[in-house]
Amino acid sequence: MITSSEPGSFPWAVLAERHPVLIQQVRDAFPLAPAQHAALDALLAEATEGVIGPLGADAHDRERWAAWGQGYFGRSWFDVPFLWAESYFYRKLLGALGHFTPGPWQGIDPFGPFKAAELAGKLVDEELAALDELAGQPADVQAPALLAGSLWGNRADLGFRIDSGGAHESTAAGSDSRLVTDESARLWALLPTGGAATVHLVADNAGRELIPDLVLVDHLLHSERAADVVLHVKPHPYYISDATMSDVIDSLRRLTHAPAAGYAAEIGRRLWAATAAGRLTVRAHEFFCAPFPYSAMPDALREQFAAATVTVLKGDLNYRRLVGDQLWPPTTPFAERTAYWPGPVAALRTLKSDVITGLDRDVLAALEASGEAWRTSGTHALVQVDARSR
Ligand SMILES: O=P(O)(O)OC[C@@]1(O)O[C@H](CO)[C@@H](O)[C@@H]1O
Repeated sequence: MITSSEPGSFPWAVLAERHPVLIQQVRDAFPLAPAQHAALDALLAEATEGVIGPLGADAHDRERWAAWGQGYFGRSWFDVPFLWAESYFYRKLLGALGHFTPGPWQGIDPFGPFKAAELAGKLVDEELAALDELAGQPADVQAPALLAGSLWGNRADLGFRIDSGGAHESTAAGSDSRLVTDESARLWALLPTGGAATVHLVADNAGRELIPDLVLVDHLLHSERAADVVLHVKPHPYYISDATMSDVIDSLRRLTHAPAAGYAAEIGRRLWAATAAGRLTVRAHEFFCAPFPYSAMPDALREQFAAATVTVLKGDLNYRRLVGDQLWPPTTPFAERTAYWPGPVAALRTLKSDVITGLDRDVLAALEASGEAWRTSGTHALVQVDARSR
């Protein structure tokens, strides 16, 4: 089980360095009141030097977290599972700002200004304009390009950029990026044209990741590889740039408001129509912000995934939750770790944390010999697919 107790390790740096920077960024981005600053001071002290405390007496989810955190309260944040500590940090950060409390700050996204700046930026303009090159191309040319766009879009993660200093601004496929495993042929085999598939896509980041995800969704629907798509997003702001329903709305608007003659706007209009026709549905189950691996998912969610032709999970955190946030031997078969999933499942992920499975022995040897921080730097990616039906 990965914890943050090893000074200098990746999870240690997230808790000791990334979280304090994030608190400061939120202070800088909002005109906070004294009580909110005081709550952030308390969170900063608790999460870096103190012990894990319960939620406040009036928190709507106090009981739930009391159960989820049994055995962790009173311990250092660095000594409990990394996945749990990060989730609880985001829960407490939202609480400190009044996100869940009836009043003027209820529902305010503390990461909204960062997401908005990214979405309005010229990189998105360029990425939308680049779609024009694909317009009119046959589906078999579009498919791999759009899958790569969605995959590498995962590198544009605002949390990740806190400590990479913006070094990973470009998400262009093939730049300095490498695939450590590519099982995309298995994914396409599950989605033949006219096959009336139902695809579930578990989204990760908003903005520059969600837009290429939506473009891929449009491709699946328009090329009739999928009859319908269910897009799963977070029920509340999480891990900085994780997508919520408002982010889906903003991204769809960004697409439809692209220059009218371009392909991006056409895609936006088609997606808008697909939502009205019930072919594209958005859901936001509470479990997507829970501090546990997907092996602990509730039955209601399990039933949804069981009905999918394939579920595609985006990003690093979803991968950690899919295979378990543990230091598996890297050659552990992916399908061994996903055997509990109720149907075919695929992971599209750039590597931004220590967890890895499903590597070929020779690929692993070459990566280890490279001396690069291949597990955490976001320069490498994977497409892994467990295509077995259950
Ligand atoms: O899920 P995502 O957006 O691809 O990545 C989430 C992430 O930035 O957050 C964690 C550290 O906070 C790491 O697992 C990973 O680097």
